[in-house]
Amino acid sequence: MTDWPSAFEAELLRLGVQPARARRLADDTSQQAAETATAPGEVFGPAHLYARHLVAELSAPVAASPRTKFEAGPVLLSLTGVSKRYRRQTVFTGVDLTVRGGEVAAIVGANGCGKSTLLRICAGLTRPSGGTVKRTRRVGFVPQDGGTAGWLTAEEHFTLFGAAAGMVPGRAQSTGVHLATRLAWRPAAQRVQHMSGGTRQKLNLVLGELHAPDLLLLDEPYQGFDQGTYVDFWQQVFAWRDAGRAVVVVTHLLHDLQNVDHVLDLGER
Ligand SMILES: Nc1ncnc2c1ncn2[C@@H]1O[C@H](COP(=O)(O)OP(=O)(O)OP(=O)(O)O)[C@@H](O)[C@H]1O
Repeated sequence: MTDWPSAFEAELLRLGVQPARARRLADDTSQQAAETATAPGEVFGPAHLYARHLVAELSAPVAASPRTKFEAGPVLLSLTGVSKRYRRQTVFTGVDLTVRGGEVAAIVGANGCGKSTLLRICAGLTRPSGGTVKRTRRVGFVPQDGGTAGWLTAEEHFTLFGAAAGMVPGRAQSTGVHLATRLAWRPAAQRVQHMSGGTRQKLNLVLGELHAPDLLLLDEPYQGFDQGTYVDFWQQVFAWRDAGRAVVVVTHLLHDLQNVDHVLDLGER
């Protein structure tokens, strides 16, 4: 008899999910079940039905919350004629982007066109080869992966990252736990190395937001999320936007784009 994760992955493949993504969803789903010490079938139901449910949810557009009396805020990020070269390789040239408070921008394009590089330039972590970058001082950056230490728990990360932003441990921890609940996550006393990919990404998101930045830079932050959290993620983005923050998201999911104010397609350049 086929085990649950294999049956789940096979059904995802049959439904047209890309192999790497199907494998990641199967691994994360198994790990989420393992975290509750319960068989996947008991948590998620029959593998083929859960796969169909997940594919339907992931391909359904997430409704943007309607905006009332929207007025864009101050410019929080501005790129003018930005270019990047690595030795002889030109990754991109002439990139312009302006994002104001209360706006969401998406950076899209094929693999390797420079989306993560551009986001790191926005964050000030990578130096551009040319052009001008202006940004607000309070920036939150959520990398695609990494950024956390495997041997520490979520709460230890809250304390550490909070201290770097001048927060006392108690406030950093209560803020971290509060932000986690918005992503339907209750941090346990578990080290990062034992967390599923989706839970690790939730931790990364909370850490990026811990110090209440004005500008949030998110590099495909929902890889490994289940469909419920995916929806929560976009609701969170709209909540940030409606609170006057600026959000820049690197994404591969085309149906996200109807919800954003600016789309920067690096592949089209
Ligand atoms: N530190 C580096 N040194 C040299 N080349 C690099 C470096 N970082 C990225 N590159 C190259 O720059 C190009 C753009 O990489 P980047 O990761 O920004 O693309 P991406 O669009 O985010 O890719 P993906 O969609 O796969 O995440 C790639 O060809 C990559 O190999």
